[in-house]
Amino acid sequence: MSADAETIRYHAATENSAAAVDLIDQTRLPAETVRLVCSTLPELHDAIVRLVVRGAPAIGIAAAYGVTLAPIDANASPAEVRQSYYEAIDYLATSRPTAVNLFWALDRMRGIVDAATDDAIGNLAQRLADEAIAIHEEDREMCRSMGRHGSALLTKCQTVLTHCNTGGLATSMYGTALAPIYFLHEKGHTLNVYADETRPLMQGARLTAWELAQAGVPVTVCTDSMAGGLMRDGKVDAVIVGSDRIAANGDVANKIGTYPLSVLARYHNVPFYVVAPTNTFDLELASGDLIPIEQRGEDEMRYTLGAESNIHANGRMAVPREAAVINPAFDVTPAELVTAIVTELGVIESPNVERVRQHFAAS
Ligand SMILES: CSC[C@H]1O[C@H](OP(=O)(O)O)[C@H](O)[C@@H]1O
Repeated sequence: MSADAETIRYHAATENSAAAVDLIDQTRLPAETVRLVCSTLPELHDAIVRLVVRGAPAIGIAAAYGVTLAPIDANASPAEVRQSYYEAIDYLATSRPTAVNLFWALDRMRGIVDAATDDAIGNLAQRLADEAIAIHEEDREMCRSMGRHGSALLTKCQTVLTHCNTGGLATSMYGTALAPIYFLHEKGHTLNVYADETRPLMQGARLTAWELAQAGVPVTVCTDSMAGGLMRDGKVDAVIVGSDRIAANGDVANKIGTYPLSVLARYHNVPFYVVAPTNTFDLELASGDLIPIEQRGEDEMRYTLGAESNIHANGRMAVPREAAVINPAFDVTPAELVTAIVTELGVIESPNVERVRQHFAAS
C-alpha cells in the first residue's frame, strides 16, 4: 500500500444495489491484504470496534459513510426516516469513545438530517452520501497540508521515531504524523524511521512498518521499551506522533505509550511533535484530564498476536488467567511536553490554551 492507497472505499447505493463501505481489514495486516465490505450498520460498527478500520480520521470517515447504511423503511414518514438516521448516528457513536473525529463526523451527518425538510426527505439519502464523500475528500486535503507544514520541522532530521500507525491506514490517505515523512520522501529527503511496536495490538510493527516499507521509506522496528535507549544514544532526532483527541489547552490523547515517549524526549532534549487535523481538537474540554480513555478487552493483553484477541492468526496465551491485566488504549500527554502541534492550518509552537485559541481564530 502506498501512501495514497484507498484505506476506505464507498460503494454508493444504486437502483440495483445498496450502499456499502469497503475497508482494508487492518487486523489481517501485514500477513494478508484483504478487504472487508460492510453493507449493514452492525458490520460497520463491529469493524470500528475490532480495529478493522482504525485511526482517528479513518474512524470518522468510516462512521460518516456508515450513516448511509441505516435501514430505511420504504413506507416510512419523513419523521420516521429522520429518526432512523438519528438512531444510526447514535449507534455508531457507541463504537469507540476517544477519537473525537468520530463524533465530529457524526455531528456533520446529524446536521444534514436536521436540515432535511419533509418535502425534500426523498433527497436525504443522497445528501448524506454527498456529505460523507466531502468529509473523505477534505481529509485527503488536510493530510497533504499537514505533510507540508510538518515537513518544515523535520528538514534538519535524519532519523525520527514514531508510535502506533498514523499513515494512510489511519486516515483517508497519506496520514497525519507520517505525512511529513512521506512529503519529504517525495522531495528527495528520505528520513530513517524507528517504528516502535506499539503493544498490545502492534500498530507500529504491523502497520507502520508495512506502510513505510511499501512506500520505500527505510523503517526499523523497535520495541516500545527501546525508545529511551535510542534517544540516550543520540539516535533519534525527533519524535513524531498522531492524536485521537486534543483538549483546548493542548493536552494530547494518543495511543497508550505516547506519554512516556514525551517524558523521554523532554529528558533527552529531543523535539516531540504531534500531528493532527483541527477536527481532532475538542475545544469543549479544558484539559486532557477530561478526555474519555477507551478501556479495551483483556484478551488483547493476554494473547500474543492473533487468536483470541481481535487480531487473527493462532496466538498463544502470554498472560496466565490468574494474573489481572489492564488495557487502556490511550494516554494523555500534557501540553508542556509537546514541542509543537501540526495541523492542516500550520504549526502551534509550545501549545497552550492561548496559542490553541489563536490557531483557530486565525483560520
Ligand atoms: C491518525 S490518528 C492515529 C491514531 O489512532 C490510533 O489509535 P487506534 O489504532 O487505536 O485507532 C493511535 O492513537 C494513533 O496515533
